[in-house]
Amino acid sequence: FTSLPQNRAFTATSSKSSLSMADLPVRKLGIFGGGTVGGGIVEIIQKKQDYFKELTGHGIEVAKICVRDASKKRDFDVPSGCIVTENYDDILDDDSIDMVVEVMGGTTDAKDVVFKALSKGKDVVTANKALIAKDLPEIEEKLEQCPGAEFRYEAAVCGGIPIIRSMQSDFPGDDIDMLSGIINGCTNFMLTSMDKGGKSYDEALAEASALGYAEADPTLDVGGFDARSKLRILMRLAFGIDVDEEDIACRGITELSKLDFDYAKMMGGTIKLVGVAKKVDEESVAAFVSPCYVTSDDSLSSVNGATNAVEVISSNLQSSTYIGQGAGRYPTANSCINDIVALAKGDKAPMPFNPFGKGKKFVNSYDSVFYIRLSYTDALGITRQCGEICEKHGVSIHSILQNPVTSKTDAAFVLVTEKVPLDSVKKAASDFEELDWCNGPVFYMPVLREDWVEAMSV
Ligand SMILES: NC(=O)C1=CN([C@@H]2O[C@H](COP(=O)(O)OP(=O)(O)OC[C@H]3O[C@@H](n4cnc5c(N)ncnc54)[C@H](OP(=O)(O)O)[C@@H]3O)[C@@H](O)[C@H]2O)C=CC1
Ligand SMILES: N[C@@H](CC=O)C(=O)O
Repeated sequence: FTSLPQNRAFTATSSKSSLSMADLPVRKLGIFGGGTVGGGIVEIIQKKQDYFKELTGHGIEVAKICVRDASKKRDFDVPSGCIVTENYDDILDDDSIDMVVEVMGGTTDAKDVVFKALSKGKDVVTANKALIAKDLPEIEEKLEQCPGAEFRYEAAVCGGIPIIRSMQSDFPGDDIDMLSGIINGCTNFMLTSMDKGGKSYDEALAEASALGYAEADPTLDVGGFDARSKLRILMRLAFGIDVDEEDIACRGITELSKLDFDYAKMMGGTIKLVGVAKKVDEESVAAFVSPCYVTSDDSLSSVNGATNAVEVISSNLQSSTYIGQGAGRYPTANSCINDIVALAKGDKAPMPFNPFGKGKKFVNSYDSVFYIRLSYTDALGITRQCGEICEKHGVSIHSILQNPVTSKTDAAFVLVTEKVPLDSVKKAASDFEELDWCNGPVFYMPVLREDWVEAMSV
């Protein structure tokens, strides 16, 4: 019990459960949000309260919970004495509450809550990646103005995986070259259900929402924006670079069709929504979020359901992969609890955001092998025209895949390119779309590992 504060009465008996710890100081929490994550936090605190006292030397008490509708029935037990309110100031103006946990989401009211709490010297724990990604420099500035208040956000990236802590503390002597991985649980769950469970897009999304994986606005998940927010945060931690997240090329899973899974299978792999950030040289970093073709022997291909995985390539450690549950009540609440317990123990966070490496340039283009799917109405000369357009834009074709045509008005084929610039593929896609036989938008995505084409060429 060395972590117990000095001069505090403490009676230990032979049984841990009968320890009398009434005299311990109490960290009083005000939680904003009583939904998927908020409910999990309350449940874990209730279940582990005695252990947390031993661990931290403090009682941890959920004093108030602020929600949108206080009359709504909750799917967790509200602790006795805890006040459920709809009024932010009931928490923010309560001087006895010294820790605020923001798990309500959004970037407007949540920002007010976080900033006011910090101004009042309260520690803040949040899971809100959208807020951090959008306002990171402002949050950093605020933290400098409020040196007494701590800010922790382990749950904001990859739910239950302790990636923030690791990025904050495990790489000071190392140089990160690349980060890549599956950083959205909802879409990975959906892609797995569609690929392996034969579910439709709508069925998969409904199930992901029911399991608490989706954001309140699931467009953030399926559009790739949630992954982009997380990537933006990881980029700051890995490279010290601040990028406006809207500058990061972002494609979600909405344009994927069953055909793409069929062609991916034909190529021996599958499709995952991946975020990648990569040092181009010492001064610049490139990044994107996109569905990617991954081969079946790629470790990401077997990361299924709401599991997330992030691979960090660095000079000293070479390749380190972090894998675990990326969404859902208990994995996410677990990360919030880790932050709450660390604060109750009095641990000071390492630099919340990596302030070094600022000044690096963000470049919104990258080279890759690409998968390009064209839907078409059958006509003569299609392959020749495709070849001409690719040649015009310097897009070298590695292979062409096509299942036998069963409908002349609704056919499709896939081009796999050699390693080419994204911009060249964009230009070629836009030229294809001008042609009479081309049905609708052309879909393209990177092939994750660039050596795939060379391996296939042997
Ligand atoms: N779910 C997950 O797997 C993960 C979520 N996160 C993040 O955690 C946060 C919370 O997510 P989650 O628990 O899933 O969301 P939910 O939608 O399940 O819960 C949100 C809670 O916040 C309350 N709330 C929402 N808006 C307001 C408001 N303006 N004022 C007061 N209360 C409000 C809601 O009240 P009421 O119940 O009355 O409607 C609800 O209790 C988000 O930032 C999300 O991005 C991070 C990692 C994983
Ligand atoms: N909607 C998010 C929740 C966790 O961040 C996801 O699915 O990853």
